[in-house]
Amino acid sequence: MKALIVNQLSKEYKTKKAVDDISFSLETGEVFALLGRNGAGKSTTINMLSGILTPTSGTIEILNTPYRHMNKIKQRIGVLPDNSNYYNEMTAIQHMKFFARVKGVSARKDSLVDLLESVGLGEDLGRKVGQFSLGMRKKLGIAQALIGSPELIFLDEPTSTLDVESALQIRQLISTLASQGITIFMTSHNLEEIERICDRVAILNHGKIEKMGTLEQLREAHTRSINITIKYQASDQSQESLWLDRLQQMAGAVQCKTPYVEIELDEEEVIPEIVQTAVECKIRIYSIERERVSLENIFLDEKLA
Ligand SMILES: Nc1ncnc2c1ncn2[C@@H]1O[C@H](COP(=O)(O)OP(=O)(O)OP(=O)(O)O)[C@@H](O)[C@H]1O
Repeated sequence: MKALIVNQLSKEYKTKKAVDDISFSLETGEVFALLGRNGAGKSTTINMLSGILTPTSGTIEILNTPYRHMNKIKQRIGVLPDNSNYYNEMTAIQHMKFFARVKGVSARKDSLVDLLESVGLGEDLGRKVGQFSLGMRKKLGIAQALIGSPELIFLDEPTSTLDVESALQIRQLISTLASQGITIFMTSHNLEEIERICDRVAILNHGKIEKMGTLEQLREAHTRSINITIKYQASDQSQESLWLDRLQQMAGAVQCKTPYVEIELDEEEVIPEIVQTAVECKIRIYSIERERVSLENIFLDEKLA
């Protein structure tokens, strides 16, 4: 079942088309990340989806409900608020109670305490939000987004400003939520984080979706050749030369850096043949490693420059 369907969505500010005709959908329980350079249109998109900004054109359907009836489903979605939307005089727990009321959900105090504990604020329940660091505010915002057990959660940069340990805790929390069938739509600049926790990614560039798919799909589309590195040992030099000659005939490029040989191939079907020739030339193979295209490689693709 689709948790979110976006069709031809655009947002024009006075002088700027920030989001330009984007379409995509999210399956229930999916963790989907939008990434892009500064100013690509990520926050504008997430703000339209979460009801903070009105689109200029296009349609949004959330949890089978058209955007214009968003009020009916506001209790079923969670939104990480902008850093400025906090009441400094309230304590963390008062803040949670207040937003539970605003959202119209009846949340027991212990469930709100559990949420604050789940984001690592268990020891700060009674502290005023005004005394919170940026990272603590972010955690409070994530706890706030989780009030009322929402089915779909929008998280704009959930781990920016968090220390390494806290970021890890939030990533684990996101993965746990997804395993419970909760759908997550997030933005992030942290490519490693996206690789670790997201099922699908869309790359936004000047308001348009440039690429979209699972990491595997993006890697496949990006890969033009297959690069492998073999660690080997030859029984003698003449056998080694013979084997390297045979590799030259099979591969696009071969670079020998004994005890490693780097080989560029057009198709992976050649790999078993390489192993076969190694056996024939009495070459002992210790490892074969295939270069993995990172999301960073894909993101920095020259087409996006
Ligand atoms: N209220 C506004 N009025 C006019 N232009 C705006 C407004 N808000 C954003 N923009 C412009 O729209 C474009 C997209 O901005 P947006 O904040 O969505 O980008 P972003 O991808 O979230 O960037 P970042 O990674 O820096 O947070 C930018 O060029 C920005 O200057």
